[in-house]
Amino acid sequence: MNPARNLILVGPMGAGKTCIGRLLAEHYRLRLLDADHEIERHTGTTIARIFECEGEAGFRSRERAMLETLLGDDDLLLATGGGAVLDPLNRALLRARGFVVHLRISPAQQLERLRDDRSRPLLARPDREAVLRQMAGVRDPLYAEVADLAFDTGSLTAGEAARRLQHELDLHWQRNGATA
Ligand SMILES: Nc1ncnc2c1ncn2[C@@H]1O[C@H](COP(=O)(O)OP(=O)(O)O)[C@@H](O)[C@H]1O
Ligand SMILES: O=C(O)C1=C[C@@H](OP(=O)(O)O)[C@@H](O)[C@H](O)C1
Ligand SMILES: [Mg+2]
Repeated sequence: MNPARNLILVGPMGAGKTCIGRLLAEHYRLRLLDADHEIERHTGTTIARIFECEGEAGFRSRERAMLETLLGDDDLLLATGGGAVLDPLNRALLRARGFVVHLRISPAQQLERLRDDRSRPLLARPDREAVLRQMAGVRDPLYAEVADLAFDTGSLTAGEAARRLQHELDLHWQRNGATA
């Protein structure tokens, strides 16, 4: 049972927001929405192409508008993109509109998990490790700022991570009740 209005996943690229989100939505019977997928559906193109045509700033403004629209609803499992927390307005919105879980993963684990991934424009460069470390430095405090709960996914399979996270969420809600 999820007592919050919405369950929202934040965290770095490759932490498992999209894939663990799918499993949690099923378990809690929430409507699954992935902000990136919704932007792709709405624009009829890929995130990579949006970055190519409009730059990161263009993507961020679409992301901002999409989060505002999606979080107008209740009973959602919302998987955000890794950079959603960069905008202070997004951070305020996420905190106000749901129970926020920070899925954690180290840059080394991200590198390994996303080794063959070609869909993330910010990683389409040779110095991926440096980029991931630099992002972690900037973003980790922002994830921590919005999160009601942090959960390490690094050493687990997606299925195992989802099962353990459900258990932690149930315990947390039993002890504290809903915060959103
Ligand atoms: N806990 C996990 N263990 C192993 N692989 C995972 C785990 N979570 C996700 N993955 C894999 O890592 C990749 C990125 O996962 P994804 O859910 O897209 O992350 P995010 O949405 O946070 O960027 C996918 O190929 C997915 O299958
Ligand atoms: O970290 C980021 O800035 C981004 C993460 C991506 O989502 P995932 O975190 O789901 O990979 C996607 O929104 C875009 O490529 C930018
Ligand atoms: Mg994702």
